[in-house]
Amino acid sequence: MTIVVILIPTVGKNGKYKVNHVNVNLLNDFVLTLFNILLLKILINVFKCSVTIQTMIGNRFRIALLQLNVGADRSKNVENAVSYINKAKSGGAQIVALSECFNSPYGTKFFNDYAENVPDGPSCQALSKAAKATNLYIIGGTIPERADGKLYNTCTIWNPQGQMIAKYRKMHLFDIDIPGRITFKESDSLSAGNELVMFNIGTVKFGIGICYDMRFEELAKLYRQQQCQVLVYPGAFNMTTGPMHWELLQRSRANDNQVFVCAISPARADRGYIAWGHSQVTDPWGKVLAKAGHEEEILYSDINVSECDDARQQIPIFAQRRVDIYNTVLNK
Ligand SMILES: NC(=O)CCC(=O)C(=O)O
Repeated sequence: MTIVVILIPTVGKNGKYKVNHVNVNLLNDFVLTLFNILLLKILINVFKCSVTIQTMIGNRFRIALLQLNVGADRSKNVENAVSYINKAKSGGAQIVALSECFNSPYGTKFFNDYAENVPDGPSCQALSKAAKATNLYIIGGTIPERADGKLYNTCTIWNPQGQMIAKYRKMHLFDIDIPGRITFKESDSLSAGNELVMFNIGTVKFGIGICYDMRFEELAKLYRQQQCQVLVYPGAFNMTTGPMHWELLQRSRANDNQVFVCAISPARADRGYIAWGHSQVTDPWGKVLAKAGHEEEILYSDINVSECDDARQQIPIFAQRRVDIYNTVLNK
């Protein structure tokens, strides 16, 4: 592991040395790591420096999926999320991700009452503060967003400085009817988003979808074509479609596109819309790396995105597509 350390020592007001910025970049060289740890120890102990360490995300990082109980009280939901973000920090996470509707019950009759402005509403502001306090990246699940007289199901993404770096609005609304089992019509109250959203954390490129979006392989493929390595889907499947399709769809998107897929559910509730739970991380080979139960928990996963390169080189499906044939058939 190589640690690249950038130190700017200055003398503080109390006459002690102070190190303003230390950027620690983890690569692969064990000896240099030891050397740099020694250097930091000398600075701290001999010169009595105070040190701020900022971890850069490289090919490897730890993500924590927060599968949380969600009730009717928005403030309590948000407080619970913040307390779990702090726990995930203690668990070594560098990125945390929340579920769909982490601040409100999931249901068309609730969206209007719980809707907020993005990024000025109280839930967003709490995420901004939490990101800054913990020095973490937060993929902020979703909240009902109010904008231009419309409602959206919106995911916000926050950097460790507390700034919103991206915002995605659910593109495919969850309108289904399985008679006697589940009928749901998000479009009764929500409007659909129209944009793909990608962002970089360090060297890693992420793409965002929300729940029902994972059924649409076109969206995942567009993200893969734009070089994304990790797709994150805050979600809330239910007790009918969850057992049938939740794992299958994530493994399919991961395997088809040779990407990591992270999907975050709320914990299973005992009334109203009952979420399936089972937040999951799947690798670019389609293997499930980590899977939660259905109760409140933090699901950690250590991701190494160089596995995407391995899968893509060894099974090069994106270079082997017979678009010449597909296009000919389509154009007939
Ligand atoms: N919140 C959603 O979009 C639910 C999607 C779902 O359950 C499905 O089966 O798809």
